[in-house]
Amino acid sequence: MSGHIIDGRAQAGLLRARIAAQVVDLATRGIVPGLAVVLVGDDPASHVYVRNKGVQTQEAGMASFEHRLSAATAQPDLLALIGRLNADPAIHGILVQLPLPPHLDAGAVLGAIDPAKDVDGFHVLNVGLLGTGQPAMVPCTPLGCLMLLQDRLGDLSGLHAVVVGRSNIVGKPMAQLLLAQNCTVTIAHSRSRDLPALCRQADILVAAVGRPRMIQGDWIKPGATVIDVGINRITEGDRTRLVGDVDFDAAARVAGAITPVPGGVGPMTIACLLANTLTACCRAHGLPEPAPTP
Ligand SMILES: NC(=O)C1=CN([C@@H]2O[C@H](COP(=O)(O)OP(=O)(O)OC[C@H]3O[C@@H](n4cnc5c(N)ncnc54)[C@H](OP(=O)(O)O)[C@@H]3O)[C@@H](O)[C@H]2O)C=CC1
Ligand SMILES: Nc1nc(=O)c2c([nH]1)NC[C@@H]1CN(c3ccc(C(=O)N[C@@H](CCC(=O)O)C(=O)O)cc3)C=[N+]21
Repeated sequence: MSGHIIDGRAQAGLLRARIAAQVVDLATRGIVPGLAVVLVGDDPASHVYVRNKGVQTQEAGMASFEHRLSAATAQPDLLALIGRLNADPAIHGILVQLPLPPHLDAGAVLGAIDPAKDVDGFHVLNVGLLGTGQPAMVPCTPLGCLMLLQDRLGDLSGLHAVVVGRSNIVGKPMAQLLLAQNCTVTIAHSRSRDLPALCRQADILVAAVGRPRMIQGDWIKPGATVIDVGINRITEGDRTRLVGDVDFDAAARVAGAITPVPGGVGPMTIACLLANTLTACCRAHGLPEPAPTP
């Protein structure tokens, strides 16, 4: 017996199709949602992600604006660009690809984005709104994970969720979303003691660590739902491949359901970015917001 493999690619495709239909509807009013993506530096993986985001934005009928800046870009120049994007009515969403080169102050850069256009949900205003249960821009990766969980499990109330990782972009907002869904939430990190025992308590296990296949099959409670956020590029022989933070083959034999890497959380992240851009566009034009889940 093996657990169900959650098809993130298919779920993301459904969500994108729904978004595209709503974009067609907006076009009848002469409105085109616009997403600006800012990439500083020349990390090859980041260039691939940014290109994928641009392609999928256009496939959804939205306008995509890419700003590729040199690794040597000075902080004031980046802030000036963000100021122009904030003021541009054709742009409803702004994403600054992370990580930024070390000479730039990521907190100051994210804080300069108009919170209403902050489709990543990284601005402290949105972080605070999420933490206090108010309508916010919700970070795309945790939002995508929540959609996969709700699609699989329905009501999450009372389930014990263990989130491994406490970053501002994945672990912490994931924990907030699960708490808002009435889960009992444990956040584990590099100083946690006896991580295997903590993981074995989880009805829902979210791995967002960045360590290839760290989470073993015997750390999984039988029947648990496992969401693997990790994207790790490893070399096997003479080729490279992507693996998650979970030892997929072993975990799939124990879990009730599990997301693969690739084809799990990653595609949902981009679909949720489009969903947030559509939401921001509707808010900017005083239109009713689209329903949040597929
Ligand atoms: N699928 C997608 O769309 C996305 C995937 N990712 C992927 O998700 C993973 C996590 O990303 P991100 O949150 O940005 O990573 P960070 O490096 O910012 O955070 C990693 C977290 O894991 C914890 N950690 C590290 N080692 C261990 C360990 N041995 N035991 C327990 N906890 C540990 C760290 O703990 P501490 O705080 O104590 O240091 C930290 O909280 C990466 O593989 C990344 O590529 C990220 C974003 C989107
Ligand atoms: N401001 C900001 N916002 C982000 O959301 C953000 C970021 N910076 N920096 C980098 C991380 C990473 N991230 C991914 C998005 C999609 C896939 C994705 O589509 N993955 C595919 C495979 C892609 C491949 O083959 O390389 C999959 O898992 O199936 C992965 C990772 C967003 N991030």
